[in-house]
Amino acid sequence: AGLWFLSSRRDARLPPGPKGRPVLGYYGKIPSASPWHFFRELGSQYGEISSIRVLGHPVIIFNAFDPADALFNKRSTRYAFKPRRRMGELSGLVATLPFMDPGPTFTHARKMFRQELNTRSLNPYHADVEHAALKLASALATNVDARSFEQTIDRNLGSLFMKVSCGHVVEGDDDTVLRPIKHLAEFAANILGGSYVIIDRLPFLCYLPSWAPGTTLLRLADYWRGRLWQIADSTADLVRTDLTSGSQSTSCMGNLYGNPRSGLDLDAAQFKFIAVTMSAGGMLPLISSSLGFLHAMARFPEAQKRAQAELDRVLGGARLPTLADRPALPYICALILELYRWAPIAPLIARRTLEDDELAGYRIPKGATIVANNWAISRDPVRYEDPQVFRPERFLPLFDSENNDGADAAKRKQDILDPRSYTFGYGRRICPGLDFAEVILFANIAHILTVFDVVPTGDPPRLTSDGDVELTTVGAAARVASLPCKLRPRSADSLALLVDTANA
Ligand code: HEM
Repeated sequence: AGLWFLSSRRDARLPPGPKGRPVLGYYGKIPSASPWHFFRELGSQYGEISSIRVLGHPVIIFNAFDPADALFNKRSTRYAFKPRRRMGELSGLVATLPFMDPGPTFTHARKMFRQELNTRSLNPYHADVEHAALKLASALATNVDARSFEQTIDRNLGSLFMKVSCGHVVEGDDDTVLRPIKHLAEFAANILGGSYVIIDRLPFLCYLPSWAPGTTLLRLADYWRGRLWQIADSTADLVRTDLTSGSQSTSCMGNLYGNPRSGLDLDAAQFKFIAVTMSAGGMLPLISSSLGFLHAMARFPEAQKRAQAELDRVLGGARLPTLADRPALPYICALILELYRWAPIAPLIARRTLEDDELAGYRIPKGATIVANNWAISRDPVRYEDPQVFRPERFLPLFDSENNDGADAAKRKQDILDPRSYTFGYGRRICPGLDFAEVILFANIAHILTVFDVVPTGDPPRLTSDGDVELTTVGAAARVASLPCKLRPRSADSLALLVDTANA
């Protein structure tokens, strides 16, 4: 007992957790594949708020929604800083929203983003979104092989994003603006996903002269710093071209430029960087969701059948769906929420604190990294019965317009944890593209299920040892690790309906 000073008394009130090795702690011990499983395991041993140390640095882990909500949402000003990413700083990407620290530029950029991408301001783009969904279904009809799904979806989303953000019509795969933007988005996603974390752990690497060994990453950062500005310039040029072409098209960036309240002109660096982020920021998560949808449909045919029955009832086989059909298609809306839950795109969401804080009697020390384990939240068996099963029915009460009255209905809704409260992140950093994501997913999913059946190929799906869907990360976004499915037109009539609508 006399040796108390050897046990770290300073940390007496840190959340509980394993001690780890001296000095190194859990450095190198957090698995790079599916780290959310490792974190959840800690939760099951030490409780929903736990902690570990990595090279002396405290990492606090929330394996339940309530603590994440208590800090990241309810104290959102304090928890708006993301962990530092030196590669983002070296490459200049800190000028873009996902890498920015809070401050006036951040607040302004977020405001502009939300102003252009909220539910109401998206109305003028519904026709673009529906047109893209029709093109996606047509492209899938000519190539029903799962191996090309990703490329087909990627191409389709690329065109839609360029049109809505900058009014630019993409002509082909070699589009001189879209292609570099996509590469940039991949690089950014890799940074956010931790690919270059070595220079965060060993910051002296940033200060090596460029001829020194081990500076490949610095040269990469230099390369991207130059490219970032070129891409930003050419994106702003697209908006300029669209605005001066006399075309009637509307675009988010065109609106921002035309709106004196935005305080932005085409030459402002901030304008260019908002344009870049808006054009590419949401592609990877939407690709992930789309692949997750196809996987889920093949493995959970009851959900697919029920969704198709709803579509048939509303559309009568006579037309393809539109975004105006949303209120009449509650099962499709619930299916999208279940998709957010079942294959969470950001299984882990991290913050860093700049001041000491406290939660539930535990100390949250200044400088700590705090991780919300969204994957564990999505698998909480108390909130979600049979969490491994894809079951849209669990969210149907949220869209139940008939039984909307009374305390019972309100209570039923309140008891359901809507995955939008965590899938898109938290507080001041919550995804500003969430409404846009939702209309795109609705249009695409409704089109695909009207025209096609998603059927299993017979290849075994990749599952975890306890039978859950296996996720893998591409950049910062997680996605299903396998795609054991293919598409089959539901009938000659459904295919004819697609062809006729596309040719109309
Ligand atoms: C299903 C689709 C999507 C999902 C699941 C998703 C999810 C997320 C998540 C988890 C974050 C981090 C939030 C946090 O740290 O708390 C984020 C940030 C962001 N997302 Fe999305 N996103 C999606 C689509 C989009 C779209 C369509 C756009 C743009 C049009 C977009 C633009 C952004 C931007 C700019 C940020 C950075 C915000 C900031 O750091 O302040 N996302 N998204």
